[in-house]
Amino acid sequence: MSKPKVLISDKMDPNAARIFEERGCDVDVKPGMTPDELKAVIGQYDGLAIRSATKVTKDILEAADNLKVVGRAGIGVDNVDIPAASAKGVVVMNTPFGNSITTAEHAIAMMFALAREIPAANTRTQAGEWPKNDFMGVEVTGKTLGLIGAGNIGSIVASRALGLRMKVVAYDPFLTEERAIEMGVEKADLDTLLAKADFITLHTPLTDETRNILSAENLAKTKKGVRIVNCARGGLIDEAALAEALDSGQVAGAALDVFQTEPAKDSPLFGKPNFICTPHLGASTTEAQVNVALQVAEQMADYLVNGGVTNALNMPSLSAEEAPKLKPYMKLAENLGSLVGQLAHGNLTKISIEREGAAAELSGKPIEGAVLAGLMRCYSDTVNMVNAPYLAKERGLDVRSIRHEKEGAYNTLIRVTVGTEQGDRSVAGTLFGADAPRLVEMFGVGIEAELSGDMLYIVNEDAPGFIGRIGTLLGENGINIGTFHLGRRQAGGEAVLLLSVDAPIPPEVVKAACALEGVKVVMPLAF
Ligand SMILES: NC(=O)C1=CN([C@@H]2O[C@H](COP(=O)(O)OP(=O)(O)OC[C@H]3O[C@@H](n4cnc5c(N)ncnc54)[C@H](O)[C@@H]3O)[C@@H](O)[C@H]2O)C=CC1
Ligand SMILES: O=C(O)CCC(=O)C(=O)O
Repeated sequence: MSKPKVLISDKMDPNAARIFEERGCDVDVKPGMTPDELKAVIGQYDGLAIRSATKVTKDILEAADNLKVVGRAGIGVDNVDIPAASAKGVVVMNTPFGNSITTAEHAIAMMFALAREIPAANTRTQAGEWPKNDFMGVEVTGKTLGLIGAGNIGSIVASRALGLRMKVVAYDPFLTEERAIEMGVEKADLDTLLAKADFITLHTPLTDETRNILSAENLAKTKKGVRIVNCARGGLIDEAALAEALDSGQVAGAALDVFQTEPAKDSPLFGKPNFICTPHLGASTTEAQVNVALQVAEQMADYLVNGGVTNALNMPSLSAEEAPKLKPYMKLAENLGSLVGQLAHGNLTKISIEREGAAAELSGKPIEGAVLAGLMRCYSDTVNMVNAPYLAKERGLDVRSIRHEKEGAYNTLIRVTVGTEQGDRSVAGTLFGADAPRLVEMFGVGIEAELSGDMLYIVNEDAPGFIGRIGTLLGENGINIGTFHLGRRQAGGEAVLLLSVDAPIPPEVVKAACALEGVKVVMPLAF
């Protein structure tokens, strides 16, 4: 099997390339490509490792025919079109903790730089001015820090601020009272925070709710003379309104690491005496860059080589230990999904996936993804576990996963039931030994079969002579039968026949089989 091929398209610590190679991937390092250059080569790669410079747009993804995973060495994934990646079946991962301490430290550094006007004092001192009388700073001890966003980075900033003897007031709709107590901060609504804070730091992602969270209106609600730090995302602050608030003295100082448009070549804030900035350096320390490079390469290689999924934003996690255990179940689940998809003719409204016995001990989401991938592949050949749940949702399919703790007749079982216009249809399968997937039930009829290759499904009246007739028909048409599986509800009732054959069955043979005496349904299947 050829090695997975990975492209590192942003400046990244060399440990990333080393890890990819050690884990069995071929790697190319080409930072600084234009979007057109990236588009021209992306089709060759299974993995794309990025920081913030590469924009993984829909256009790039459309050309990424072999791409399986995009890994962001960092936290924010606003440079990746996640819905487009999901629709294409590409896993998107980030490294949610590798640069948090570093970024929190940058926010604290910015706060001190603002409090003591260090950048301006430095520039003028080095210019030979010795402007000792022009600078009068403020202490942070005893002051109130208003924290907007109390997640990973926000909570590290809070702990550092508490160490500096500041009071911390936090606004985060997802912050519980218990967590606030644990962090040692006061939970507040936004207006209270704005009214109380001497310093404000922002640590939220950019979403519809957080865009311009510091708008002109909210800046007007701040305590006069507040100092503001943003090391999270550009767009959280209305930059023009901030410039006006700095001019009026409502805001005494502002420090931005991130801008609405990056690279920021121009801004209404540039040149203001009480404004300082850095070019998105929040994560730029040796330690953080080694952390995120190692982590992203480990995660991506684990996915490409072993199927392990960690820190994916569009797929449930799956440990490298669980991945091999799940592997035979994934095949079984995919086959059962494919079987119901082929038999149901697309009139599906709902699907339930039940796990029983040993299967109930495993993660449900990957099994659900595999069933849906099998099912949706009947409609599109670019479906995989990542995009199948999205496609199912798009088609309005109601998907349920049910876990039964009790073992039934089998010590492990997956049952897939679909709702069709003709009523519910159910198929079930188990594993023989540790890893051999087998169908064990079809529409309430017990039947044991391996679902593989070309098959023929027949429902007929259970009567003597039928097996001979179908065997003769196939034989006369040069079709060799590999395996032969029979099941029936009761003697003389309806019987089910599943044959595996060595070649696809031509439509005229299907037609001839339909015409055989006692035949109710004939359907070729492929797995
Ligand atoms: N400047 C830089 O180089 C870096 C910037 N970042 C950015 O820092 C930000 C924070 O990162 P993490 O702490 O790791 O993220 P996180 O996901 O751990 O925390 C974000 C917090 O924001 C909260 N939040 C969401 N909507 C909110 C709203 N409407 N109002 C108030 N709070 C809200 C969430 O509940 C969550 O607690 C992200 O935007 C990330 O991209 C991260 C690393 C480096
Ligand atoms: O990679 C970088 O330098 C930016 C880091 C960042 O913004 C993030 O991790 O969200």
